[in-house]
Amino acid sequence: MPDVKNAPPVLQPDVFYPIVPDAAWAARVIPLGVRTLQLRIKDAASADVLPQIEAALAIAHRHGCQLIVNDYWREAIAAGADYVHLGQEDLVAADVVAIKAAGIRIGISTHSIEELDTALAAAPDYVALGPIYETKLKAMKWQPQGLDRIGAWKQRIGALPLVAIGGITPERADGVVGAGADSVAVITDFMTAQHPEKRIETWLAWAARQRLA
Ligand SMILES: Cc1ncc(COP(=O)(O)OP(=O)(O)O)c(N)n1
Ligand SMILES: Cc1nc(C(=O)O)sc1CCOP(=O)(O)O
Ligand SMILES: [Mg+2]
Repeated sequence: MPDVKNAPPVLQPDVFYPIVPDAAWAARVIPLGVRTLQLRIKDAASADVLPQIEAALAIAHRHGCQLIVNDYWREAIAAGADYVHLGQEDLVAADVVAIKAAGIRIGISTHSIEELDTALAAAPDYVALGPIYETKLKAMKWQPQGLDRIGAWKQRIGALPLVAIGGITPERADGVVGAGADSVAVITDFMTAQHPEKRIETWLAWAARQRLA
């Protein structure tokens, strides 16, 4: 188990930001030393959502990991999550004031300058840009953004943390951070690995090197 006793308070997503589909995956990867995790539940029975968030949050906080809840902002408030992640459509439907009043930080997806302006108007705690590379996870109307867009986003948002997502692998991650991203969010690379835990360990070693750089 990682030593979290002397860890400084974490105010932004870690440089390695894995995303998992359920609490069972959260229990599998958090104890390896993951410091920031998004729980991205899709296709769950609604009665199952809050218990999954609560279970993931308990594991996360036991291990000094911040939990970001995707989409389910009401349940995130009820459970006391660290962050909520909202896409542009989620943002329209969400009560941002209530999320912030609950002390929960907010991350927002962006894919175009117009979406970035919309996101910034909500005063988020981080902005995500994607897909940087082609993603196999879901069909997207957006073409891969490429590395240059990362620099353009970072110039525009300044000190606000920038999370890059979409098709990111350990081989590509140095380039993504070098272009200006503060964090890389990852799903397919480790979820489809033959040994997901080993792949997470590869990512954690990369993250440790980033923190020293
Ligand atoms: C870090 C991060 N970036 C983007 C997304 C995608 O959010 P959204 O567009 O709302 O799509 P869903 O993930 O809800 O299908 C994300 N979840 N995390
Ligand atoms: C869930 C998601 N949202 C994206 C966006 O651009 O908003 S890309 C994406 C999937 C990214 O994961 P992978 O590492 O599997 O390619
Ligand atoms: Mg969403």
